[in-house]
Parts: sequence; C-alpha cells; structure tokens
Amino acid sequence: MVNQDKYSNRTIPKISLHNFDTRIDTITAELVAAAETDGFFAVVEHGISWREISAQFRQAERFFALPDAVKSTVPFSRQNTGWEKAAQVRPSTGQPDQKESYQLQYGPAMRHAWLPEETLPGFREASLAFMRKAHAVSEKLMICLARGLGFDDDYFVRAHDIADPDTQTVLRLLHYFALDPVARVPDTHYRAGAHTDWGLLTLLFQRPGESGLEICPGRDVFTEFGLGDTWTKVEPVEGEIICNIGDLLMSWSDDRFKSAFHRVKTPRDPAVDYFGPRYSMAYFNQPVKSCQIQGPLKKYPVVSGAEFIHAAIQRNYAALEARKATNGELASEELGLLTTT
Ligand SMILES: O=C(O)CCC(=O)C(=O)O
Ligand SMILES: [Fe+2]
Repeated sequence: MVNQDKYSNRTIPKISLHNFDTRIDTITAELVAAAETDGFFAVVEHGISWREISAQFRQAERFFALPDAVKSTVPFSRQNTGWEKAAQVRPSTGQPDQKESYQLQYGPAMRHAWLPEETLPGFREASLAFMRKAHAVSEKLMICLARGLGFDDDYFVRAHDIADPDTQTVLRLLHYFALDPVARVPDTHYRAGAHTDWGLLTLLFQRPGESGLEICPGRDVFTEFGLGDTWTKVEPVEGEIICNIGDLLMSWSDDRFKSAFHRVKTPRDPAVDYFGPRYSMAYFNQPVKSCQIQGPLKKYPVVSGAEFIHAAIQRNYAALEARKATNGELASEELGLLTTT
C-alpha cells in the first residue's frame, strides 16, 4: 500500500483577499469554483503578516520544547482541547500518527488546558491574539461561502461566533518528529494518515521547506479513506494559508462543496523528501453547539452543532472498532485514544 501511491501535479487555486470589500463578488466566484471542485485553495494577501505567523510558530516551538512531564499536565480531553503525543489513531491507517499536537480554544473548554502563565510566559495571550487574526480571515471566507450558497452574508459567521461560550473552534499546533534519513522508516510510520476534517473550513499555516502535506480531492476519491488514489503535493509557500473544506460544509451545502482527503506523508526518499521536524498550525472553524445545520436544499435532516461534532467522533470510533474486529491489531486502550479533528 505504502509504495503504490499515484501522484498528479494539480494546481491549487490561489485566491487573494486584497481589497476584500470592493472585490467581494470576484472573490466569491473564485472561492465557490474552488470549493465545488478540489475543496482546497491557497489564500494570499489575507492581512496576517509572515512576521505574525512566524511569531506564533515560535510560540508553538516553545510549547513543544517543554518536557513531556509538563505538557502532560494539560492532556487532551473530550473538550477537544489539550496535548497528545503519538496518540491519534486515524481510521485510514489504524496506526497512531507520529506527531504531538496541542489544541487551543477560546472559551470555557480551555479551563484545564492552558499551562500556568509562569510556565510559558506570554503564550496564552499571543496564541489568543493569533487565533483572532485567523478568525478574521475565516470570517471573510465564510461571508463569501454563505453568499455562494444563497444564505445571508453573516449566516456562517453567526454560527461560528467565538464570543459564544459554546464555541468549538480550535487552533491546533502540530509537531511531527524528525526522522533519520539513513535508517529505514517502518511501513507502519505515518506522520498524519489520510483524513478529511470535520469542521466547516480549515486554515493551515506551514513553514517553507517543511513539506509533506498532500491532498486527494474528494471528487477523485473512490475508496473509503482515499487510499490508492491520486495525490498532489502541496509545497509550503511563505505567508500562504492553505484552506480546505471540511465535512460540515460539505453536508451544509448539500454536497455541493467538497471535503477533501489530505495527509502528511512520511518521508521515505532522502533525495526528495523532507526528514526534519515539521511544525504546522491548523485553525478549525467548528460551529457553536447550539446552531442549527441544514443546507439550502434540505438534503440532510437538521442537526445541531453539538450533534454534528458528536456524530463525527462516533463515526471515527466505529471505524476503529471495525478495524479491531477484522484484524485484531488494535489494543483496546487505543480505542480510547484520540479521534479528533
Ligand atoms: O500538519 C498538517 O499539515 C496537516 C494537519 C491536519 O491535516 C490536521 O491536523 O487535521
Ligand atoms: Fe486535517
């Protein structure tokens, strides 16, 4: 399976948010076209400077450089916040991703998930400020996506209100461990196995050179988890935000906008792959628990934000249970591990 991947050089649409108010119709048309086809696009001239993005990457590095004993005081929880290490089993691989991640939210879900200020001075304030900047970009995209579907401009913005105490939106800091280019990497090693995201829209921040992200757009996917299909490498470019449609927007648009499979490939070929540590940051726009979700054509029954996220968790657990039943490889404790975004 590992060495049978097919590749194609698909071009990722690049959308500028420059002069947003005057160019909103053009931007909407570009976004809708990208959402209806690949479900992936790059956003440029979005208003967050490279300096600001780099500064938040440095905050992530500060956090991950702490001893595990300190990070484990803010463990991942069912609030979808906190730190995990090599603990997220993807249904597509049945293996834990070889990474660590720390999930941050705005509201009460973070009650036990922030480290004390003295442990990491300035981290909380800087991270929240960065999250608000990512949210401002998200809101512009949400206005266009709502327009494209014939909803009121503020329809998705209201459903993703970060001032609501029941906000579920997440900034996930990620760190994939460096690998030795000389040693053989086991076939069971995955940086991030193929998956789609659950939420409305994900904004992904990457650093140039730290490659590995690959996409497999939904309309090309014929197998359940995108395995064996055609992948496209997404090379990180300074300042570009890579956005992908999540499952929530796919159902909320009656399947018009496509949620795309993606993964972070494990480096295997020293001639072309990047074996160093990879840091990335994913901003997952998730609905407030109380909002009501249904597309304009009412293809699917109404569900609340809370029900939607709960169902997504259950689906992943069911896939893991099925894998365990067929090959018996997963220890029962693993089923209690993460099946997050
Ligand atoms: O690290 C990346 O580039 C991708 C992360 C991702 O897809 C996820 O955490 O959902
Ligand atoms: Fe993802």
